[in-house]
Amino acid sequence: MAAYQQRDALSVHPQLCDFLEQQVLPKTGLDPALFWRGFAHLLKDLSPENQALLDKREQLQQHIDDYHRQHPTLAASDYKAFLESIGYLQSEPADFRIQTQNVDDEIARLAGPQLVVPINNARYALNAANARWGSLYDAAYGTDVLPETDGAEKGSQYNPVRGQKVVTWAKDWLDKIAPLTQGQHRQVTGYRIDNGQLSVSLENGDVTTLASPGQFVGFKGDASQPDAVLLQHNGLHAEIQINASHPVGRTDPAHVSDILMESALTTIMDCEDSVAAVDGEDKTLVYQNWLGLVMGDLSIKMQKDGNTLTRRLNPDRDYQTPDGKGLSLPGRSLMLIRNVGHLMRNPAITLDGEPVFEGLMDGVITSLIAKLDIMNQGQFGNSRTGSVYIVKPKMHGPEEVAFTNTLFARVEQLVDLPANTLKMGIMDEERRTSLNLKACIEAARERVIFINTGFLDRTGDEIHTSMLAGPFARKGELKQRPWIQAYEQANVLIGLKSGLSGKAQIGKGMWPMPDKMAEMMEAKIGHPKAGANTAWVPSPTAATLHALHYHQVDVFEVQKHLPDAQGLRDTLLQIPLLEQPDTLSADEVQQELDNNVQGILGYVVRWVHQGVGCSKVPDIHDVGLMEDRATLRISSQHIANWLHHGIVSQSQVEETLKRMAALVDKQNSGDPEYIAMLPEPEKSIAFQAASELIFNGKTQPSGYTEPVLHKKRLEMKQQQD
Ligand SMILES: CC(=O)SCCNC(=O)CCNC(=O)[C@H](O)C(C)(C)COP(=O)(O)OP(=O)(O)OC[C@H]1O[C@@H](n2cnc3c(N)ncnc32)[C@H](O)[C@@H]1OP(=O)(O)O
Ligand SMILES: O=CC(=O)O
Ligand SMILES: [Mg+2]
Repeated sequence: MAAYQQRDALSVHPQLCDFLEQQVLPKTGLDPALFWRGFAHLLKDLSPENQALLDKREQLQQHIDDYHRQHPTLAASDYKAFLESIGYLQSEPADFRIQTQNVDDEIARLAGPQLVVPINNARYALNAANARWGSLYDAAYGTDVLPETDGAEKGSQYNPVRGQKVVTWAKDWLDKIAPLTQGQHRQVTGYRIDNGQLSVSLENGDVTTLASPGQFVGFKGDASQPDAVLLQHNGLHAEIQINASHPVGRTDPAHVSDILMESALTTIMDCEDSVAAVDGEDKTLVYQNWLGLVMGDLSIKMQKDGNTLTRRLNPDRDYQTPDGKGLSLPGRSLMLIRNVGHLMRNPAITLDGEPVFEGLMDGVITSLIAKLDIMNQGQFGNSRTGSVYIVKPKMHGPEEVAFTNTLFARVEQLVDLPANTLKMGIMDEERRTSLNLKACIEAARERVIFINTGFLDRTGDEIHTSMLAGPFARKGELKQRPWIQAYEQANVLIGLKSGLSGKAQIGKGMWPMPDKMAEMMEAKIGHPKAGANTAWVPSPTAATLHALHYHQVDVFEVQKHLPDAQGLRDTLLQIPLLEQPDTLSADEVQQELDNNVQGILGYVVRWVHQGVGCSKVPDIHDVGLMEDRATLRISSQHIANWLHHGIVSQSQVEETLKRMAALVDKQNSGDPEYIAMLPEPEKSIAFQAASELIFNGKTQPSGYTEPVLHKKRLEMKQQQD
């Protein structure tokens, strides 16, 4: 490898240095020498504060651990007073309303799915950006929303029986989204435009129109024989595609070939929980993909179904309006970028021989690249209002939000962007943030564009913070306890009280079972019903299906009728401990352990050996679960907690690790890149990483998994060199 490059006080990984100097800086109009000097100053100025915030996390944790040691039985009021006394629980600020300006409609005024994607996977990232529009027919055909009964199996070839069920199901959705004055969409034999109105012929010969004619907002092709009819409902679009020569359209009475749903309004390009990026080489790929997305020239050659194709960003979609004008709708999801949190350092750049804080580096470099969007240099453009949307994860309390606010202001000066161009998405995913959410929002009142319940990290932090309070309930049960309902509810209500409606997103967390779409359709309607105008989905297909929920529920109407947050803070403080540890049977304990260990090994082995930051890992019931750093935090902290309280023993965990390693090796045997952990687990870096995450779980900062993952991945990369 070429040597690190000295730039001002910084040593920069050669790949990263070349990338910035050759591909980014020349486009920005910034003087490279001034940029490096400013970057070095920013790091010098902000690193001590960053470190002090991390030290404070540890001090508070120490106080909390001591308290639990001294108070084996908790008295709610004493516990609360203690948390106040150490400044963990702060007094709530007076009422205020956020002042964020220049926010795109997708975030401020619309309600719809938010897709998340690991940014270092270009194939997926492009797919995600294009997931603004998704085929309802494909979403139904390829998932379990329609059962594979009565001859409707998916099979390996197109099954016309299933195909017919899909068409009927999808057209029934059209009846909910845009009902007709008479009859149903499945009875339609033709759609045409007559005098600016949608004219709909039915199989009985009658001609009807939409019950709300204003829902017809555009079309493509000839008015008398349109190729596409564009409908709008609750701010979201749906396009009926008509094509008599398409295999599906050919046999359809109205020649409908598909229904295209406006799906992922926004997408988070993730540099964090779903990504493995441990050094300059990995970080360069992350930033390179972000540049390609911003400039609109990212492309990837890929194999799919035996064909080679090139995936690029989709253009906008053009229509004629009913009154003969042109209408252009965004062809791509509005992109946000999730930086990493305040914890990690990364050797991509060093200052005084020390790797710099990765969150500071992400803040600078992702904003520098996004400046190109603000300069309208990209082929397509992302924000139409001149904003850059950065999601900041894993912040603990208002001081850390204020620190991010300071960072963003410094970055704006450094890369020469107007004040408050950099907007902030606040992940409400740490206990100190949930408990002080109002003050957190206030600390970023001119920048905040979302608060989101990252319930996965939040669950990990719940366990770590109260590690010594007692053994926690089983993982599945944690979601049923009052604390989490209070957390979800308080997030929405505090967001509304702070004036987020119409200005920012109130978001809900990830659906972590990517193949369980029928269950998602049942469960995730709860999100808009709770007043959230977005919620996370793991895939484009899930985005298309979840979009249906925002047609069923008018979120902004729901938001008008929600109560004030009263008493939720006290409920948030109810730690979800096992109610009667002695009543757990040995089998139940082992089952819980097997499940956690399998998830840990299945995820960690791909992370450490192959650098894959997000995986679908089967649980012990063979349900594929989305696993990322946050789910790993839960599983590893859960076992660490049970070990500490003697629910499981060290030897039991060791035996389980070896048994589950055999299973995980077997599950991955079809992957030619896979490196097995057995027969010599003591020599397997991934196996060691998993063991360390568990056995040293109590001492990991806030229970985070990144320190061990990064260390072990770096070790693996060195071994492979
Ligand atoms: C706690 C948190 O922070 S949650 C946020 C972080 N988590 C995420 O971002 C999860 C994102 N999701 C993913 O990474 C993936 O869906 C996984 C790892 C869960 C499953 O991936 P796979 O096992 O490869 O999925 P599967 O084989 O079912 O589907 C692959 C196809 O779906 C697409 N796909 C899957 N997920 C996504 C996504 N998030 N965005 C775009 N496309 C996606 C792929 O592009 C691929 O299609 P292609 O062949 O046309 O390229
Ligand atoms: O980042 C999301 C989470 O749930 O954690
Ligand atoms: Mg998280």
